[in-house]
Amino acid sequence: MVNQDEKILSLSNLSMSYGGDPVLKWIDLDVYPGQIIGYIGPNGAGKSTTVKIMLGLVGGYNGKVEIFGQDIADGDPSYKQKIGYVPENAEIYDNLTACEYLTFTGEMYGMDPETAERKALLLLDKFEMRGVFHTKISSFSKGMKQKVLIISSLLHDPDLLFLDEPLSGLDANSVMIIKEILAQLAAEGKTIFYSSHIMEVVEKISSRIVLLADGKIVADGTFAELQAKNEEGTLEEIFNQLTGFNEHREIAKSFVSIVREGGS
Ligand SMILES: Nc1ncnc2c1ncn2[C@@H]1O[C@H](COP(=O)(O)OP(=O)(O)OP(=O)(O)O)[C@@H](O)[C@H]1O
Repeated sequence: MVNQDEKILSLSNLSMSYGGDPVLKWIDLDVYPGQIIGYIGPNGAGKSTTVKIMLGLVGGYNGKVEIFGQDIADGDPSYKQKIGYVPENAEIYDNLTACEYLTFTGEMYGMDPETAERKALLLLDKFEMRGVFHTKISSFSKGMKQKVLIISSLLHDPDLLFLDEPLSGLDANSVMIIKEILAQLAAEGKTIFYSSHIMEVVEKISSRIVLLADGKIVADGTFAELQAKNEEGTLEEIFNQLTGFNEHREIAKSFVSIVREGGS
């Protein structure tokens, strides 16, 4: 039984700098079971950096990061066994077949190879990819590779899922399936940290939206709460308002005029 009051992840006073340039500034964030956090912000705001710190991929931060109640700085990596991750720019071993890759990643998460292979085939079948189980990933389309990545993040039934632009390259039908899978996983108490620039999707799937701008959390709440506070309609409009951006027409106009320079 999932304890709804137990913090799945907790960031306290988290700060991070690269070469003296502050990227994250005193972030505080507590996340609870079953939440789908839409983690959004402008390019360079520090979203991927936050996720990579939580995954133990980036060190040198200040503050405290606790996952499943464990301080990740204590050197025990066992918390990673209960995490799934779809990176924005994944390095996939595309010389392997889907079967080899998924069995390998399953084993990395502590699964026995027979179970990993059996589940991988069943999950690929749901995406109508059974026929390419023994085909090298290098021949897959972008969307097919993305489906393999999504399956590899879920194969070991993680409690906490980090997704960075997970729908990239997926067709409309697959997007509907993934959105439904995420909703059902959250209903079962899984926690999802969802980072994306596609505001329509974030607006629909998130139970809580956290907006990062210039290394700080500038909004945190349900979509309805953000709407009520900001007197704006869509999440895209709220995003533009909170990040102080209203120049898209002027920028587009001058961009087009440069493109058209010397044209017919
Ligand atoms: N390894 C690194 N070395 C130096 N600077 C870095 C490094 N990684 C990220 N940065 C810088 O940190 C800032 C935040 O980057 P980050 O990738 O976390 O942003 P983001 O919010 O995920 O952006 P995007 O939406 O474009 O993916 C950027 O200014 C980036 O240039």
